[in-house]
Formats: sequence, structure tokens, C-alpha cells
Amino acid sequence: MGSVIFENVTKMYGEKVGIKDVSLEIYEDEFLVIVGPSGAGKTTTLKVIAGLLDITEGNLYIDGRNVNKIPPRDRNVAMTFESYALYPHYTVFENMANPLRAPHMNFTEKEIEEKVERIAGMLEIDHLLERFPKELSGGQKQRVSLGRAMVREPSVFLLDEPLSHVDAKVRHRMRLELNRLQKELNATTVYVTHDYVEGLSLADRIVILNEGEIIQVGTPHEIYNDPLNEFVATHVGQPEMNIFDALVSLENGKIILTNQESNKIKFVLEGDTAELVKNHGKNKVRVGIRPQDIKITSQEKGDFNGKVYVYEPFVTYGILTVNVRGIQLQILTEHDSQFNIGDNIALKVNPDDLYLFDKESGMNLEHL
Ligand SMILES: Nc1ncnc2c1ncn2[C@@H]1O[C@H](COP(=O)(O)OP(=O)(O)OP(=O)(O)O)[C@@H](O)[C@H]1O
Repeated sequence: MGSVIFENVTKMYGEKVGIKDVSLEIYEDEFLVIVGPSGAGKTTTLKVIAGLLDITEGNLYIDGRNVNKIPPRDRNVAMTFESYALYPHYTVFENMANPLRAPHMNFTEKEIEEKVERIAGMLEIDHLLERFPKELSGGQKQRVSLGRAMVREPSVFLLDEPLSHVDAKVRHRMRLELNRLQKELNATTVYVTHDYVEGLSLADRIVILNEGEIIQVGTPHEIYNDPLNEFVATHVGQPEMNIFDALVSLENGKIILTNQESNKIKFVLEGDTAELVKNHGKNKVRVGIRPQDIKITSQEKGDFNGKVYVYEPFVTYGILTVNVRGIQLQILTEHDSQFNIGDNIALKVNPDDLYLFDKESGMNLEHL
């Protein structure tokens, strides 16, 4: 249970677009993650499914039934909010038990107790059941809010930034739990986050949303390896993909890309990549390189040189920023690397690892 279909759904707030002409099928039992910048329409999408907002145009189906006019309580959908929405005068136990006490639920007191305790145990809030919301930290409140949605065992589970107030350690743990729980409860889950890493680790599929419109839908693998355009490419990946302008030319019958500002960065293209640029037929493209695809090498083997601008060592990896004349590139390094500001280093990139975008539209050349 729990398929959701958006058919050309638009939600306007007066003149302002919430979401625009969204068509999307969310499959039964799927873990779908919606990623996008602030104001993209993520919360609006969830509220539309929950029935908390009427849609302006289009149709919405849950389990094959048109729910345009069905009130929230009859949709078997549960939603948690970033702002928790807990009852301040109820204990944690009562907050979690509350949805199970709705008249149509018919649970005995013992069943309610068992359900609340089981979920509270999973979320590690079982020691807080007698406390009131004001006696909880932000992260604890968030877990209570999550628990309250879980106890109902809805067929669609809507989570709006559910881990935003939880510290890094608990966050990882809860991510694992959520993943396992979702499989256990067999509930379709729609999960909203700013944090694409969270998205990649949880999602069966990811939806990239911007300005109310769906930009791309795909598995984490598809979104990462085959981004539709520059927007998706730069929003998925940590550190962000390096992107710069390049000129296309022919040299001894080979297609060459050179960076505009400095002709230092130069790639000789072969095979499919060369074919792609040739068919595109323009003399300028945007070149994208993932930070892990730039290799530091010896002077003899390097394609071009860069000057160390700054090096950020993290415990398990490092991020090196280098200047290559006019442009700055970020490079992912081993955790035990050492660099000094101003060092001159040789860099190498396999041209097959390049992402190529149309300069005007930002579209990935593979999708033109
Ligand atoms: N009640 C409202 N009245 C008017 N405009 C609204 C209302 N709620 C949302 N909007 C607008 O609709 C658009 C989408 O908002 P939404 O809250 O869905 O975005 P979001 O992706 O969830 O953002 P965030 O990550 O900041 O929560 C934004 O431009 C927002 O300003």
C-alpha cells in the first residue's frame, strides 16, 4: 500500500508558485527523497500529499483513489514537521499515543502502550516518556515527533527534514534506523532534506526540485553519474563539482578543450566524449570535473599545474583548493596528504571523466 501519483499538480499561494505542473509516480513501499534549495517547493509537495493544502490544478491519487477532495484524516498518511508540532501539555508518551486514540483506531490501552514503547525504544527515547516537550532538547523533540508519526503505521509516511536538529552521531544512527524501519513497516516514505548525502544514503530514488518544478528524478546512482544539467551536477556531490568555461577547437584532427582564462588546462578528447562535443557543434562548452577525478601527479605526468590556495585536512580525507591562473579547482585528497600554500603541483584528469554542459542552457550534452 501507499502509491502516490501526481498528475500535473500545481499549488499556487495567491500569485506565488508553490509547485508547478508536477507529474510524478511514487511507488508502493518506495523510499523517495526530495532534495532542493530553500523555497524549491519541498514542504509544499509533502503538504499536498498530506492534504494540508488544496491543490490549485491537477490530480493527486493515493493507492489509485483521487484524493483531491479527501481530508487529511482519511488519507492514511502521517507527516512530521521540522518544527515538531508537539502538544506542550502532554507527556512524550501521550504525544506519541495521541494518534492511536483517534475514534476510528479502536486500540486497547495495552496495545497503545506496546506500540508506543516499541517505537520509543527504536528511537532511543524510551527513557523520556514521562517528560513534557519543554523538558526535551531539539533533537529529542524531533524524535518524539517522528515517533508519533510512526506509531500509526501509515501507508504513506511524510518526513520533513526529520533529522535537522539531531547531532551528527545520533543522525547517522537514526538514518540507519529509518532505513530499516521503513523496510519493516512497509510504508511508502517521502523524505525531504537539504542534505543530499542523507538523500543518497536513504533513497531508492531522488527527486531534484527547484523553483517548484521537478528537474530530475532518478536513483542516487543516476543522479550522481548522469545529471541532467549543471544545476543537478552542482547540487549533488561533496565537495561540489568544479565547473568552468572551455573553448572547443580542432588540433591535428582531434577535438581539444581549453580553458578560456588560461590556456593551461587542455584536454584532448577521444571516443564518445569527442563525438559528443563534435555533434554539439558549438565553440564553447562548460566543463565539469568531480573533485575526486583530479589526480595529483609528478611533473612529467601532469596535464597542467596549479598553485595551492588552501588545504583543508579532515580526518578521513582532505580538500585541496588550487588556482590555475584564472580559475579555482577543488580536489579530494587522501587523509594523510600535506601541502603548503603556494606549492606548485601537477594535476591530471582523464578526459573520460569530464562532464560537459551546454553553455547557454546548462544541459548535460548527453541529454541534448
Ligand atoms: N503560506 C505561504 N504563502 C505564500 N507563499 C508560500 C507559503 N508557503 C510557501 N510559500 C512559497 O512557496 C514556495 C515553496 O515553498 P516551500 O516551503 O514548499 O519550499 P521548501 O523547498 O520546503 O523550502 P525550505 O527548504 O526553505 O523549507 C516558496 O517560494 C515559498 O516562499
